Parts: sequence; C-alpha cells; structure tokens
Amino acid sequence: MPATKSARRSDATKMAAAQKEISVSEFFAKNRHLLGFDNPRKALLTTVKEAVDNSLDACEEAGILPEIWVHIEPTAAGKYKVGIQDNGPGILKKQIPLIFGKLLYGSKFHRLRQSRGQQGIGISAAGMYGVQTTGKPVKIVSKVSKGKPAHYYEIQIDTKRNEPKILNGKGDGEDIPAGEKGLAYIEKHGIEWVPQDHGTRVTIELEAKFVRGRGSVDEYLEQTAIANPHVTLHYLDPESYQYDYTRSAEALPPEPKEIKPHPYGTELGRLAAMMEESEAMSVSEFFRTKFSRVTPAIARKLCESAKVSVRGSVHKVDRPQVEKLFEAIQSTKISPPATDCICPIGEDLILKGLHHVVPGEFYAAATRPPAVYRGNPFVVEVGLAYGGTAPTQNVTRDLLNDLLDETDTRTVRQFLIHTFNGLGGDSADKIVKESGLKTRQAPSGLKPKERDKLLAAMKNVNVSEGQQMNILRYANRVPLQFQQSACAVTQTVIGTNWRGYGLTQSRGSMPKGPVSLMVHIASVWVPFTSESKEAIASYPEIQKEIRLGLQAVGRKLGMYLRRRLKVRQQSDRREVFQRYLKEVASAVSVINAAEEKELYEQLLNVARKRTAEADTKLDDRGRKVEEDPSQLNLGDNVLIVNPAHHEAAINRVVTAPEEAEEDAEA
Ligand SMILES: Nc1ncnc2c1ncn2[C@@H]1O[C@H](COP(=O)(O)OP(=O)(O)OP(=O)(O)O)[C@@H](O)[C@H]1O
Repeated sequence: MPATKSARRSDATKMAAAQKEISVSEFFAKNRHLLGFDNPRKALLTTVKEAVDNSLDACEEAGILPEIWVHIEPTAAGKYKVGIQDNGPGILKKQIPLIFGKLLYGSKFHRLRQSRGQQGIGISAAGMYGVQTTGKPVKIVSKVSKGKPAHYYEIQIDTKRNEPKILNGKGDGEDIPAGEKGLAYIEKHGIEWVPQDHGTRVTIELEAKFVRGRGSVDEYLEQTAIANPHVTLHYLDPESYQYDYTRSAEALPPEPKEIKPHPYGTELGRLAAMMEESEAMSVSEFFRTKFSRVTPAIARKLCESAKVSVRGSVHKVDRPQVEKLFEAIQSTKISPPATDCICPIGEDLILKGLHHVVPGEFYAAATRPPAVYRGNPFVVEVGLAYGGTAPTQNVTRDLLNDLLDETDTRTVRQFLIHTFNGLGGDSADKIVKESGLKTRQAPSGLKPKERDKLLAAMKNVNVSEGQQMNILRYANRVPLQFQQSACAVTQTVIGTNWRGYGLTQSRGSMPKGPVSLMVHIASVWVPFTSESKEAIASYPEIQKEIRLGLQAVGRKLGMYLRRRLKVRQQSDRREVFQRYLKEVASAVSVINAAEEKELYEQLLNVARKRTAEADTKLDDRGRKVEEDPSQLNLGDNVLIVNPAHHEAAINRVVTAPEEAEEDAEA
C-alpha cells in the first residue's frame, strides 16, 4: 500500500520562531517545586529557612555571634508576612537588588567552603514566590555600621530577564539616615526594623499555610537551635506566641577555611572550562595554583604522562591534550584534600544539644574523622538519644487543640501519624482504640469531651515499643525536614542492623524503639539530590561514613541496654529471693532450732551477693561507679541521666499572647 502523505504540521522555519532562550527565573517560576515551594505550607518553611540560613552564614562569616528575629504575621486569608532580621554585617547598597532580585547570584557558589547556602538561589526564589502569589514586593533594610545610613529597598524580580526591578525611591531605593532621624523616618514610613547598629532584615509577603508539628517552622527553629548552640533566636508566631531561644555557647564555631578543588573531583568538562577561563600562565602553574594538593613534582608528572609541555601556555592546550591530562590525573597518586576546612559540631556539643531538647536516659555521640567524596572533604557526625517520653505524652490540652484546629488530615489516625515524629501506624491505632473514637473520625469535628478522651489516650498508651526511630538529619548545621526516604541518611539507617544493638527492626525498615538519632554531614559542598536541598545523595563514600558513625553509637547503646537488662533481671531475682527467705528461715529454724533472725540475715547476705549486679550504678559517663570500670567502659562521648530530672528545652521561653500583651502594658 502506498504511504499516505500526511500534511506537514510545521517546518524548521516556523519552529525556529518559537525557539528562544529561557531565563533561569522563568524556569524556576514554572518549576517552583524544585526549590521547595510545592505547596503553601512548605513555601512558608522554605522562606523562613532560606532567610535564617543566610543570616547565620553572614554572621558567622563576619565573626558576629548571631541574634535573629523571626516574625510571621497573618495578613489575609491564606497570606502571611514573614520578616527575618539579623545582627550580621549588612549588605552593600549596590549588592542588595542583585541578591534579592536575581536568581543564581551569590557569594558561595564559586568557592569550596563549608556554609549553609551554596547555590545563590534561595532568598531570591522566596522573594519571587512572594511576588507571584501576592503581588507584594520584597522589602529589605540593611545597615553596615552605626554611623552610616541604612538602605531600604522594595524589589520585584523581573522573571523574563532575571533582573531586579526596584520599586521605591524612583528606582534607586531609599536611604534611612543614621541615629534619631532614622528612627523617625522608619516610624513615618512604616518600615519594619528592630534598631541595631548593623544587620539585614528581609520581609516577604506570600501565600502560605501555618502549621505546627512535623515539617513546620517551629520544628525547623527548634532543630536549628539544637545544632547551633551559639545562636539566639526570637520567634513571634502568627498566633502571637513568642519563643526565645537564648544561646548556650558563647563562642562561634571555628571559621571554616576555603579550599581549592581537588584534581580527583574535577570532571573532564570542568577541567577544560577551567583552563579556558584561566588567566595566561604555564600548564604547570595552572595545576599548582588552581588545585589543592598539586606540588611542582606532581604538576610535572601530569604533564609528562599526558605529553604536554610543562612550560607551555595553558591556553595552547587542545582538547585531546585536556583528555590526556584528565587521564593522567586519574592514574597519578595525589594526596587527599586537606580536611581541616571542615568544622564539625563536635561530640560534646551534640550531647549537650540533644540532651537539652530530646528527653531520654542515654545519649551517645560520634564525630567521624574527615573523608572525601568526588574530591570534596566531608565529616559525618551521629548523636543518639534513648528513652524518655514519647512525643504524644508531652502534649498539653491547649497544644492539642491548636494542632487539631490546624491539621488538614482526614482522620484522627492520620493526624497522629503526621503530627508526631516517629509515631508509627500501630501506635496510632492503639491510641485511637484506647480513646474509643471511631476509626474514621475527622480530627476537626472532635467535641471537647472527645478531645479529652484523645488526650488521655495519648498520655496513657505506651507507644515506646511501637515507636519508630526518629531521625534528625542535618547538612552543614541546617535541619533537613523533607524527602526523608530519598536521603542517604535514612537509607543507611535502614540498611544498618539495629537488632544487634538491642532494638527491634524488621528487614528493610526503620528500627523501632524510643530513639532519636541525629546525623550531621558537614562538607565544603553537600551533594543534595535537588535544588531545594532536602535530601543528601547516596555517594558510597558518604554512606560508608554514616554507617560507621551509626555503628559507633549503636555499639554503645547495645552495651548500655544489655547492662540495663542484666541489672533488671538480677533485681527481679533478688525480689523473688527476698520474698521467700523469711519463710525458709522460719521453716529451717523449726527443723534444726537455728536462730531464725540470724539465719535470715545470712540468707539475705547470700542473696545480695548472688545478685550483686542489681546494685550496679553507672556514672554520667556510663562507667560502673564502683570498682572495675573496664566492665562497662563506654568512653567519653556518652551521657547517662535520670530521665525524671530532664529539664525541657534549650533555654527556651515561650510567652503566650495574653502574657505578651500584659508585659507590653506593664
Ligand atoms: N542576611 C544577609 N546578610 C548578608 N549577606 C547576605 C544575607 N542574605 C544573603 N546574603 C548574600 O546574598 C547571597 C545570595 O543569597 P541566596 O540565599 O540567594 O543564596 P546562597 O545562600 O548563596 O545559596 P542557596 O541558594 O544555596 O541558599 C549570599 O551568597 C550572601 O552573600
């Protein structure tokens, strides 16, 4: 059959008319889910997170102990205004529009140095989302020193051109004079600013949803405080609750050093581009100055094995020679990158941070030695807290009311699982059953009596056994709250055998037990799985380090749990002895006329000796208090406490709205 000739729908000329460059802002405006703006709830968190992370980075880089104000205020139904201010170094006037009104503009992308931000997208993307959803511009106040004027900008991103559009001061921004005059100016123009000698405040109005519990701003700020004990945070939430986290460490973390890329981590294309972009110099000088760990001898060796002139110009190297050089790098022994550029949190501060926030009886921490993936140095740290009350048991009636009013889940069971970290389906079922509520009962429709029953069930049901391990993931001290299952951390936790450490675990799933686990990865470049920086990619080198860290704390937990079990068993045995010894003594004295009391004392002594382990007391480092510390020497990075004495929270003060108003009146 002859092929039917179909009419041509288009041709190269017509198609060419539709082909044009796509600006990065247009791309990300369309694909905002890639940056963490997939729904209003996450958009709020991402906005706060981007601004707070920037503030922390800027303060630390400038050597200032960070103090940060976070203010979230409802403006209309489904709309919120988010203001974040820091006491950082401030931003130069000419940089402000570029930082807040242009995607892919930043100071951190081109360097290899441990920081929270790395891409140069975060805060401008938040501003762009705000403009898209409310039409309101991003407002920025920035001040670099006491005597100098502050700058005030209202900016909107022009997504077509990826350029900032300045709306105030006839397109030039406004200057706020220093001193008293400035305060009057701020007051008159309704500009929001906590008076400070220097710092930056960014205000973004956006479509958002405020929730509490898992994945919330509350959770992010609390977890930030755990991993950053040097930060003071003031947080005023949309319901006018004021939270103040005051710093517990007065010293800044050591300053991370910037390093040059390591040859092993440089791909072929990148090597070619670096050579092309380099200023004029010899090939040998290029390798020595642009990379870390390349000595003159190694540079010569690379050139010799690639048959490239050592003294020839780097710009004369052609593509086949670049390929040869690349191959030479792979086959030449070059020492691994310096690792003193990474600043871990440290075992002591991890123990301190975890103990302050997560209730428990046993804590262990491990900071692994530095390792390298794709030429980038990194450090893995693990902290573990065992015991303590379940998250459902610490809830007050007021908080439960708030949580129930805000949730968008459809059943009480879903509400429990989604709100409380680590509470598995089995435990949720138990609570629903105990409360006597219907299985498909909607959380929003609960009457006060039913809420009482639910609260009572949450307090009474022992969920610690069915409780899932709660994982707190961090990258460069930033908590990661989404994409848990896509993350190398979770995958490695699941792949580790926790049964050997005294926890229950079915194959291929998360271990169970009252355990909170913190895993921190610090690196000059954290390999996230996407631009929204929510999960860490599974490089085998990183997984190996995580596994070793988990094993280090797991072994200590196992030793502690085995010892605790033994102590319990012996004390049960002793109880049984004591229960019957009196009768044994009186029976024997009837038979052989022995002195009953004396016999009883002797038998008691024997029983005590045979169950001596029940008396074992462990000190706060996990060592046996009496003789023979070798029996349970858990090392220095362990903390054992009496959970009954746990004092909640990291120097956190929460002020309810009424009190805040009264305070203000007073
Ligand atoms: N509060 C601030 N104080 C001082 N400088 C800031 C502040 N916020 C942002 N900057 C500067 O603006 C740049 C851009 O910030 P942005 O959030 O867009 O990206 P980033 O933090 O570099 O990377 P990421 O996209 O990974 O968050 C930063 O690199 C920093 O130099």
